[in-house]
Amino acid sequence: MPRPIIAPSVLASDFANLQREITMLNESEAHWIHVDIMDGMFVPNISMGLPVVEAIHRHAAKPLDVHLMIVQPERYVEAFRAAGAANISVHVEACPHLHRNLQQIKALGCRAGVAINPHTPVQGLADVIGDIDLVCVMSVNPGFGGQKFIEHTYRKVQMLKQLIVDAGASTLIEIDGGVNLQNARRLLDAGADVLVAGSFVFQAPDPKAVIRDLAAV
Ligand SMILES: O=C(CO)[C@@H](O)[C@H](O)COP(=O)(O)O
Repeated sequence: MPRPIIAPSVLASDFANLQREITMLNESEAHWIHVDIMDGMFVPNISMGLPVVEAIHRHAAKPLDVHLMIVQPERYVEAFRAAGAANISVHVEACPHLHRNLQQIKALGCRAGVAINPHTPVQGLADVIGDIDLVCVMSVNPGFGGQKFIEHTYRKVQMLKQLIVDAGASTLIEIDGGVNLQNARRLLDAGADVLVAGSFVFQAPDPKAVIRDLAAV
């Protein structure tokens, strides 16, 4: 059984000690560093912008997995690439021209991701699944860390996995929101490849141990 990719979400980290938090992630068994960008429009919260992503990138020894929760993401994709993003995910709900947006991200040399909200059916991705490197399945409503995992996600991941297999695609499935050691194994069994975890990692007394446990699930 392949091991999951673990992507701790810095949204839950101590922003006043960001360099220390990134050093901890560098020393941990995390594979990617998940960075949440919120604009107060697509989601009812504002998180961080380009200068903070640049600062994280300066210290990070791991790829930055940037999740754009913003309207009209095509306006900023290039800037986030320049700031250090390795993966860029845009929300399907924010992209009337998703195919074009995916090509734009790939042309910059990034992994092209699509995030989908809990109410959005996976079937809407069928015609572009071969163009998507990563689907970020939101298992909470985007905008805030520390929310309760939505149980319907398991079924959704199974359906998405089937869609990927049927298309002969190699798209990774990432789960974002409320991930912990209680649901991780079931998510991987349903077809998940990447686990994003924010509060479960950063609120733990020993975040590195939690990351190690998630990687070993
Ligand atoms: O995108 C988001 C929230 O919108 C997530 O990446 C959260 O940051 C995950 O945090 P936890 O639910 O694990 O606390």
